[in-house]
Amino acid sequence: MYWKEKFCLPLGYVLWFCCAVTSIIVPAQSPQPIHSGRPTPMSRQCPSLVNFPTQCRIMAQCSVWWAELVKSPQSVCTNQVESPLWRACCPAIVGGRNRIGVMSEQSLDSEILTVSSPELARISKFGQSEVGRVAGIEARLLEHKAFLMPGSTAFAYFINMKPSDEAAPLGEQGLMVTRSTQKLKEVMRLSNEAAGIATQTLSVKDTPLAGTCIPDPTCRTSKYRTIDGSCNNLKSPLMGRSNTQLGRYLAPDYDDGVWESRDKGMPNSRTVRTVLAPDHDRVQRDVTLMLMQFGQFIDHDITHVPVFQLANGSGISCCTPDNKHQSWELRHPHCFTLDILPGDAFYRQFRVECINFVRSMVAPRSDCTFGYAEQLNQVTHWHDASTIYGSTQFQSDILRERKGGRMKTFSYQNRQLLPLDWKNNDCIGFEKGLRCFLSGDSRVNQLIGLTVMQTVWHREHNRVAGELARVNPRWDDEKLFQEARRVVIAELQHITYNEYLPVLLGSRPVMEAYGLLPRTSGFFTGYNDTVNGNVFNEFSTAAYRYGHSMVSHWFELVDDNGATYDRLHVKDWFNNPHPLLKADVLDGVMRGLTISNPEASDELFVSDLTNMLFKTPESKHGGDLIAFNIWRGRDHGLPGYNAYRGLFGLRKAKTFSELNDLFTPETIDKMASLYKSPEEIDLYLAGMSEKVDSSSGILGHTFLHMVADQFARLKEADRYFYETGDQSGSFTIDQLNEIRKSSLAMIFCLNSDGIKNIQPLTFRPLSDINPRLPCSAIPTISFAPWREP
Ligand code: HEM
Repeated sequence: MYWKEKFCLPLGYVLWFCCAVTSIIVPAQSPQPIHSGRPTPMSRQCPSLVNFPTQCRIMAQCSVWWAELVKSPQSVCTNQVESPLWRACCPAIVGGRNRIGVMSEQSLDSEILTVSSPELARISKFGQSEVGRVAGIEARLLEHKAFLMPGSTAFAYFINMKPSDEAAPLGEQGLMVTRSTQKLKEVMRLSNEAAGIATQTLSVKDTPLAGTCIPDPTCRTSKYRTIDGSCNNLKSPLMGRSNTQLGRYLAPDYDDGVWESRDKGMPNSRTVRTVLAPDHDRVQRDVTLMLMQFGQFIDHDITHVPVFQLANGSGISCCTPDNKHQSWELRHPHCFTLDILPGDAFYRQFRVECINFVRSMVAPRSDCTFGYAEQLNQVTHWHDASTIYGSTQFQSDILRERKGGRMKTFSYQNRQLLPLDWKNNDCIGFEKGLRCFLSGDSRVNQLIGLTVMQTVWHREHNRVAGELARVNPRWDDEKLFQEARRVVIAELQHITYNEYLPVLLGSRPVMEAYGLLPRTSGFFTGYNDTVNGNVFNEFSTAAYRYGHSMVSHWFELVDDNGATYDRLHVKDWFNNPHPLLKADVLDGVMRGLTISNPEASDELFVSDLTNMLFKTPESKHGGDLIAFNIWRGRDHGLPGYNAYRGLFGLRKAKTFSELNDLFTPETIDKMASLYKSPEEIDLYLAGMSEKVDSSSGILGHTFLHMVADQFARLKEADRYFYETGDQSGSFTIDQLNEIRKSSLAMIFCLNSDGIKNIQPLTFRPLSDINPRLPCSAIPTISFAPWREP
């Protein structure tokens, strides 16, 4: 643990600012002198901004100063006579390691358990036999055709949760260790805490379960990341690798301490959802729908926890086709159905009693010990564009064209779309001869906005490969592919840290405190191989699902004049990306994302997600994503919201009324009507219901800090982070300065079918300082610094 972590954590949030080491916003060089002859855009005297001297920079490099620029429109310094690029006066940001103590994981001091080897072997065999027992049950289910059928909502949900071929066997291995730990608890009569924590002092290595331990790969220093994320941290080569466990801030609170879901005596999760988060709309005017869409694209880059499936790859069916509970003989042990109570105002009309829900896969523990269950992340934890490239070598190989460093495409009416997925029949429209698209992430077809993002970034790879081939005609396919991938990951990271996070986390103060601000020049020197770069369970199962609240009822299709000419209703288009075959839809959706506003990030959600999730043409209703989020939190054993108040420096509430620092009286009353004590409150909806301080973005206190901390980890622990200097994968300073010119507006201009106008900051709505401009006003990257002699 860092000294900063040690020091800051107990002192908590109240004192967290004490730990910021340096200020990194430094006076810029004075404005450049006026050149004799032609004036340059930089020649204009820049006014200072909040007392910092400034310089005329391309707009994207001023994005973290948005709040100040809005109040100071005279800061725009574009001189269109000289250059069409849209610019503003803003300060420089240089400096590096200045984050406050990134939250450490809970230290788990525990008693040492001693169990004889033969006893441990016997218990381990029990774990193995449990997997055999499940296989027996599954054989019976298959015989009775008790599995999910295409066309149903449950099936449409399952294909978004399906384990990859590589992940599926690991779930079984994780299960053997988990079941053995439960047996240990029973045999040794351990308390819940000892069962989950003290058992971690026992290694699996010398037992029949030794085969579940994940061996460390052999690493060599390389300029390029591995596809599966291994060997990023040379001391812990498995850190961030696909198919490894999520991290955690706090030890889980499973009902048995090991894996039983945190559910005993808890209120029904659909009821919690309908009471705390009624269907209602509230639009957020100061950001664009892009904030939602980019957020989901990033989420899919860093986390995907699959659910258990049947041995033959079919989905587990926990409810009957008419939405009643499956009979006990046909009930799979990994079912965790969402029960619908008789009074449910929406589902009652369809007589729904049961909604399919299956438990998340558990991972073999990375430390190769017994202990509580951890969930499996089947994609790389790193922010490395695995959505484009895949998270295993096998996935990557399928996607590559093996010519010119390019990725495969499907050429349709002279437009390059994602390749078709010939092995996947699961998209709506398949029966009409339409295919799903294939990409590095299996959720690519979920909704059209996401498929658009995937397509645009896929095209960006091929565009970059082409540019690199132009400056280096002698490079072979492998070199072009790896180098293009490296550039695209850097562009994506730059856009995340430079444009997206400042909007999400509210411009500078939080960004600065967590060391998230991108520099305007020089390298980042804060790489730290002692920081855990894995995605944390609380982040993926709760905090980062904030985005569900921003989803609108529809994706607007917008023409080049900014007028909406059509809408695709979310509830009608799950798993159906085929509108993209129509010529104008890609651009129409892209423009819509940059122009329309999302729903506000709060405790309100659109009915497309709360009643209609994964509705298919054959069904009249869908699932409830928000109830699923709560349920998933209990499946993963996430402790209640109150436990995280302690972690994030707030006073733990002993009574409901003590929650009045962050909740409205109305929300507190609702919570008191649902839960027996503050300890029970589920993390997800509490986090979404916290009051938001608009100066710190759109998230409440708890989620703000969880999200900031996660992105600090993803930066600081990533040896290949694009700004990091002095590492085998580092860019040259000239290359890095080119990457710094990239923006999401640039990606859209260069990879659309024909977008001609866009605002420079696409997460921000149109305004005087962020007007709709021709693409020629958006800077692009020069590949000259990549030219090799
Ligand atoms: C556009 C509409 C969206 C749909 C239909 C959707 C759907 C889903 C579904 C079905 C799950 C799995 C639920 C479960 O645990 O059973 C999920 C998980 C998740 N979603 Fe969304 N989502 C959407 C948008 C977003 C956005 C905008 C964000 C973030 C900004 C987001 C973040 C997440 C995260 C972090 C997870 C957990 C992923 C994992 O670890 O497996 N989602 N979403």
